[in-house]
Amino acid sequence: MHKIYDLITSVERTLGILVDPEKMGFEEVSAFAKALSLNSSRIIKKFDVDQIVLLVGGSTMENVDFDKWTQHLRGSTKLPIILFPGSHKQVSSAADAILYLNLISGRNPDYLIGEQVAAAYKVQEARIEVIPTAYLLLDGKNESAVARVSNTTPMSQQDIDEVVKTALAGQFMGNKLIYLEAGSGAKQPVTDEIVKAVQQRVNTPTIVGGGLRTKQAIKSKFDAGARMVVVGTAIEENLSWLDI
Ligand SMILES: CC(C)=CCC/C(C)=C/CC/C(C)=C/CC/C(C)=C/COP(=O)(O)OP(=O)(O)O
Ligand SMILES: O=P(O)(O)OC[C@@H](O)CO
Ligand SMILES: [Mg+2]
Repeated sequence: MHKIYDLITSVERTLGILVDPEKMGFEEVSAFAKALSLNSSRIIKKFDVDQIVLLVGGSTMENVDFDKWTQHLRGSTKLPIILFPGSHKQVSSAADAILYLNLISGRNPDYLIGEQVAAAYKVQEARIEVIPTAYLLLDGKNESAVARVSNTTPMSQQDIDEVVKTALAGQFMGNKLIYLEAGSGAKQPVTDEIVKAVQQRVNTPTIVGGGLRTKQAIKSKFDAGARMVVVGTAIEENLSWLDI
């Protein structure tokens, strides 16, 4: 079962729209997803991408029935839904796939193997596609929720070799995607230089996210070689950012 992975790798530019159940109520997400579906060709044109997908997740997930929320989203759109879990609790059979994240920029065993073990049965029983993903948290120049929750130190964006070596190790360990993350709301997104340097050595498709707020910023990550670019905060703050 590689449907979603094939979908991502079959085109050059996928825009990932991150929706966080903690930040959108049932009503809101339903209206948002319907508007997205209706306007998807316009969004694709506007951002000059080949397709859009939805990512669902958050660093924290308090007071939300994650499964119910994801089912609700499923009922409102036919767009692909990919889980982007902050913990083993963020699993739902209503999604199409899950990024099975390994936080390899950090040295916290809970996020290298603990969460993955805790989620294993649940993911298998959900019968969704599993996409092993190396997750690298880079310094976005403000303390990110991921750094706080995972209790790990982001990698410096100055030490390009260390980032490239880590991404390459992620590939050799069998990961099918590399996610370069500057953190939600980053002041300094992942630089084009890092994306290019990773691209030169690593032939695993790369996702880039964190702090991207303009069409131009998104384009520059694709031009640097990203296969998917993820936007969350810009849309959360202003739902009309997408022009829908
Ligand atoms: C394999 C499974 C089921 C879980 C893996 C769990 C791991 C290793 C997670 C990596 C570390 C982590 C906490 C990632 C969070 C990823 C995520 C959903 C980010 C989006 O949330 P943000 O937008 O950064 O934060 P806020 O929710 O605070 O806005
Ligand atoms: O919220 P933003 O800054 O768009 O970041 C998206 C995502 O990469 C965070 O995990
Ligand atoms: Mg966020």
